[in-house]
Amino acid sequence: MTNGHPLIQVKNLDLYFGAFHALKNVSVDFHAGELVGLVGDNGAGKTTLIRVLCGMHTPTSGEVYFDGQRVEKFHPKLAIDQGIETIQQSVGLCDNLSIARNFYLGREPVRRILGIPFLDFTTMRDKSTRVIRQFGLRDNVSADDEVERLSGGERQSVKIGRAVEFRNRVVIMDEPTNHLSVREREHVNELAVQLKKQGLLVIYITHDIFQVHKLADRIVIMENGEKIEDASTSKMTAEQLEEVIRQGGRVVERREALS
Ligand SMILES: Nc1ncnc2c1ncn2[C@@H]1O[C@H](COP(=O)(O)OP(=O)(O)OP(=O)(O)O)[C@@H](O)[C@H]1O
Repeated sequence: MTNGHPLIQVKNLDLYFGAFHALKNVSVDFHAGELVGLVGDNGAGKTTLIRVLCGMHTPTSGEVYFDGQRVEKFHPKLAIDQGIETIQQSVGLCDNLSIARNFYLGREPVRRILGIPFLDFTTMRDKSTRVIRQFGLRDNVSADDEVERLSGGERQSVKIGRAVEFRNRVVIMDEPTNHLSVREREHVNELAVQLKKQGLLVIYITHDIFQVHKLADRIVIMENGEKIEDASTSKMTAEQLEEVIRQGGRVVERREALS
């Protein structure tokens, strides 16, 4: 599953928003081909950590490495440079554009006629049709249809298909199944596992420990800006992990004291 060398390494990360200590000495490794559940209560620091990885926040101290290379400068282009796609329920697609246009958003293929550049709609339509079928969109949905027509699960499928097609290496799924039906939730979760099997690193943020425990290789729990647990799902049950969340760092401290 993993090859030892982490794709992303976070070392002793601290981040302050003014006087507020949002990330406290967080260290965590993420490997290619791994599905990691990132869980914790509201305000635990999950999104803040992810935003550092995407270059949206600069840590106050600590280090981040991608493929062994230290990140020197945190900027919003970092996610693009490192092949990170973030899949969130409410962002990432433009409702009034077609599925094909959304698929290429910002990466549109161009062909030239007499030296003048035109968007290559044929390539956009053909390629996006192939990918959306592969990722389970209904047969009566066409790549020319506006995204507005899609259900929540289908929207997620477009984003997931896009992540695979553009050879992203990391997919961060931030509460990807919120507001989805049972069947759609299953479909999105199957896609998450499929991404991991294709060798991508999948970081899956959720409040639902029971749902993510079934999918993930490892669960990282955060509380008040600290990482309080980092355990393989083969070593800890969902119930045990839920207890860690309920009791906070106390249960981990007790276990460490006993070992
Ligand atoms: N830009 C910011 N400025 C100041 N405080 C912030 C900022 N972003 C986040 N915070 C604070 O940092 C803490 C961690 O927030 P974060 O969004 O990372 O939590 P979370 O674990 O993702 O929570 P949730 O599950 O509710 O999304 C919160 O107390 C939040 O109010």
